[in-house]
Amino acid sequence: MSSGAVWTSPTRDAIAGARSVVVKIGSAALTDLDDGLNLARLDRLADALEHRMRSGTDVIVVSSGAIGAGLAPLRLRKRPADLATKQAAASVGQLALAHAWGTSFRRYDRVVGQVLLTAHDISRRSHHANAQRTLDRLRSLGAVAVVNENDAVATNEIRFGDNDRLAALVAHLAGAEALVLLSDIDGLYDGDPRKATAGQPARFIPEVAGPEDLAGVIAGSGGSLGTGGMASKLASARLAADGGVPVLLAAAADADAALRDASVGTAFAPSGERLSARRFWLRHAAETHGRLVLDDGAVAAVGRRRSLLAAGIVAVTGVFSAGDVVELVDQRGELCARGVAGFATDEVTRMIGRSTGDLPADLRAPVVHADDLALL
Ligand SMILES: Nc1ncnc2c1ncn2[C@@H]1O[C@H](COP(=O)(O)OP(=O)(O)O)[C@@H](O)[C@H]1O
Ligand SMILES: N[C@@H](CCC(=O)OP(=O)(O)O)C(=O)O
Repeated sequence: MSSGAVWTSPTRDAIAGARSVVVKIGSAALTDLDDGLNLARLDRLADALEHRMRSGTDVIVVSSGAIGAGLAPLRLRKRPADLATKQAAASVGQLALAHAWGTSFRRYDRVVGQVLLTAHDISRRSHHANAQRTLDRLRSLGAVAVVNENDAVATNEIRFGDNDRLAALVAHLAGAEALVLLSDIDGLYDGDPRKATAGQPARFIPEVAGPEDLAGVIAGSGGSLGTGGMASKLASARLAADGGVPVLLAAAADADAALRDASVGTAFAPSGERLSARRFWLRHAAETHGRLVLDDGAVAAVGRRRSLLAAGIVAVTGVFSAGDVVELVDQRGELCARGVAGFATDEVTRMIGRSTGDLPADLRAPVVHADDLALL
């Protein structure tokens, strides 16, 4: 078991030294089924967050708990399964949640800004830039952003899914140097500790350097208030780590140590290169409008991060305008990249297979410029 252990590693050093951190706090850490929002726990979390901010780190909070906080006031006895009741609970609970964060940080004279995001706000470039600007300005004004999904208007089809994923997306959006996920469990185990027995105790995993460390791990569901359970935390950690952001998964009760020196919990090492917020958006968040089918030469060129020229395109599907995001696939339909189209569907259709020199002057440019490509 992990209890009491103090861990060190280069990943933990990176998290401890990060100048900007996104801290996600799960429902399980903030709310109780019967009593709703736990204000004492929220105060202890605000203490740890304020401490980290005073040491010079920019902090963005992604706070779950709206649905959990709305149950008791509406006299609901368990987390609802249907969308309408969840939305109603979230609209009641979000008000209480934002008020509680505001009241708690006021003890430090710290102002709180509430940022409620929908999946559309991340999937469209213009909206994405809006959210980025708001977060950035709150930071420069010394206020702490408290982010949540806008559950009252999110539908089953159009939503982030869970706040672990939202937090990884926000970490990239804000250019954060670390992501800290705080839950009711002190880190990752090889199986759900709630299901462990004395004969078969769950084994704590302090460090995840790559997929090999996850072999045999069973990521189970969450508690009665959580949404995604451990599976969504692992997916979030992978999303962040693949884009170069180290992740710490720890218990909210250990927030102090997690935010001070990252000496508790499970640390996930960054595996990929740090992507710009734009490339990350292209790769993971962008809504696509069409497909370009490439010949083998074009697939290889794009793989070397060269611009996509019309000569290498064999077919086009979908309807898009210049500036929309399109998928680039090979002739077997395998996805190889996403990119911003330089031309609209009808123009690309006229350009297919033609070398740049043969095209009319107004079409003599790459169909997708190398700067607008994200390899998958
Ligand atoms: N392999 C595992 N390691 C650790 N916890 C696990 C594992 N599988 C399932 N869990 C459960 O996941 C829960 C945390 O997920 P969840 O309830 O969704 O939290 P949150 O509300 O913080 O998002 C823990 O309480 C734990 O019982
Ligand atoms: N947006 C929802 C929480 C969604 C969610 O992912 O919850 P959790 O698994 O507790 O982080 C709410 O505020 O209730």
